[in-house]
Amino acid sequence: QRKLNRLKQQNFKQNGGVLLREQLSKHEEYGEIAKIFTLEELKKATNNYHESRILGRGGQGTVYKGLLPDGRSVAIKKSLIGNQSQVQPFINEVIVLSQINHRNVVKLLGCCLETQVPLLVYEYVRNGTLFDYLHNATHTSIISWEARLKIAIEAAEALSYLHSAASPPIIHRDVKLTNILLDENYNAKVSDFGASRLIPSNKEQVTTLVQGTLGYLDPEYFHSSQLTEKSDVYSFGVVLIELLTGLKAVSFERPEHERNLSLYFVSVMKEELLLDIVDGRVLNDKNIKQLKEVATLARRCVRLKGKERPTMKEVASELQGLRAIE
Ligand SMILES: Nc1ncnc2c1ncn2[C@@H]1O[C@H](COP(=O)(O)OP(=O)(O)OP(=O)(O)O)[C@@H](O)[C@H]1O
Repeated sequence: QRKLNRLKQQNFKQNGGVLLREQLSKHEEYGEIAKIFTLEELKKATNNYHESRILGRGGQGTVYKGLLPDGRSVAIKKSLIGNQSQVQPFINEVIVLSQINHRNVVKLLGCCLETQVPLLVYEYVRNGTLFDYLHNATHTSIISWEARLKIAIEAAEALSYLHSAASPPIIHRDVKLTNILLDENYNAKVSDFGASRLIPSNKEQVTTLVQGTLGYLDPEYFHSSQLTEKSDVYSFGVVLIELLTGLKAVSFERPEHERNLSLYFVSVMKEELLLDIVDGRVLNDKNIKQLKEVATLARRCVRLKGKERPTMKEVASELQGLRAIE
């Protein structure tokens, strides 16, 4: 028992627990601080990480459903990587997220540092990912255009909030359908800030290792490694294109020139053949104007030059404005 306790303490220190505690206490005045969970609490909550509790697996680890003693459901993220070089990004994620409070951003409740690999505890979001909702839908339950537009507006507002309302600004870096979750009322909640970094307030751009997902990655960022908010705008443009077309961002089942959805979309727009590519299951006389406007907006989001793309704030308000037209 004593040995076990010593191991927990050692893990806690190695995982940056002291640093985190220090950082959290600095922010205490703002309220709503992340909680540091014990190993015991999370073991109990997940029935010892029982296989039946697995919600999904991502590139960085496994996500379990947990039940806290107070009756709240949580999602517990167990990272794959447990080496020292990952400690800083992990602590970053905790500090970044614990200060964020927005109805369309998944809330980080806390973390556990007593395991070799740190665990993150998020609010549980009931209805899965937008990817499953859009692409794995059965033919009887296709998401309507209105629902797609609503989700797009909410995700855009979340990103706009991260870019402009938070100080210093936060770049998500991995905007994609599997990182947009849906709650019990199908409200969008943006998740997974594993790759996010705070932008130093005195600098406009940050040079970092290129991270992101195939099909969503901003080509300008890919070539220059200069990360700005406009990289999120590019990825969000790809999300809009998926909502418009019902097609996946990348698919090797499509012919070569159609594999990358954003490139395919741009060539279709150029030839003014938009109606060939929009999702025929949702298109009708009433929404055709809205769909066309969203397509034009998406086109601007995926411009090669970041400077020519709109800001997330502009995207959010343009989408809002579009909702009014019929
Ligand atoms: N807060 C949550 N509530 C409910 N389910 C969640 C929550 N967070 C994640 N999940 C589920 O766990 C899965 C894995 O999530 P995770 O963020 O680790 O990976 P990903 O986004 O699919 O991929 P990547 O790690 O490459 O970003 C998600 O696809 C989702 O189904």
